[in-house]
Amino acid sequence: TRTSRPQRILKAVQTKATVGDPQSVITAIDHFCRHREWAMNVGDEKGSILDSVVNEVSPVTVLELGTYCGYSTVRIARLLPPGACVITLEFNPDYAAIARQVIKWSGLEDKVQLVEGASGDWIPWMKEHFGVQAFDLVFLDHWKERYLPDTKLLEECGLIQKGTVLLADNVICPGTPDYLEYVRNSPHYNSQYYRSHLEYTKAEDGLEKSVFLGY
Ligand SMILES: Cn1ncc2cc([C@H](O)c3cccc(CNC(=O)c4cc(-c5ccc(F)cc5)cc(O)c4O)c3)ccc21
Ligand SMILES: [Mg+2]
Repeated sequence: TRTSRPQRILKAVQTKATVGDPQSVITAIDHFCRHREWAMNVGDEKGSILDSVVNEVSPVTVLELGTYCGYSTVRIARLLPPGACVITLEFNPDYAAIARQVIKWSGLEDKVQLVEGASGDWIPWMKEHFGVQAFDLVFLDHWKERYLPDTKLLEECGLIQKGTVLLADNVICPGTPDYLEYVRNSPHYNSQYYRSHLEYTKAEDGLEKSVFLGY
């Protein structure tokens, strides 16, 4: 049977990128998705904004919701200092299998903990299972209707503390209206919109950065 799009993305990485060179992995995926097949990676334009937020926060523990093929996982992990790590949740086993290989090819497996499972099931276990106190940065890129419930769950579980930064992809396209309304109107968040474009297209999209101000 036909290969899947994630399998074709992995093949592009394995044929075009250099083992142990995260930037070449990022470049190979962006080239493939711009010139061969579109795919829902955060992409190069929004990816540069993601990079700048990671550099600004210099997080020790990062949570990523929605791994897909590991593109944004690699973007984040390549900027982390020794001892810092990104925990990334992926519920689709086929996506998780591809992402593991992309992350391995980039040489960043020591900075990444890929967990197969749904955000709602795993968030309550983060403290106990991974010894996480609170996350310094959360990158939301999974089902758009899960952004708000999972943010509230992270708050309830004490995984968001003063200074924690939430960075949400796709707040315009496909859009996350209930999440945007919440973080923009809550007195507990300072929110900022970074206008950009939907990956590999001219359509408008953007990232919303929300800093938790404490209770
Ligand atoms: C609960 N839980 N826990 C972990 C977890 C992980 C997943 C998967 O990683 C997964 C699977 C399918 C879809 C997504 C969300 N992403 C999107 O839907 C998206 C769409 C578009 C777009 C835009 C325009 C179009 F025309 C079509 C698609 C552009 C984008 O950047 C996206 O991120 C995420 C799902 C639920 C999960
Ligand atoms: Mg996205």
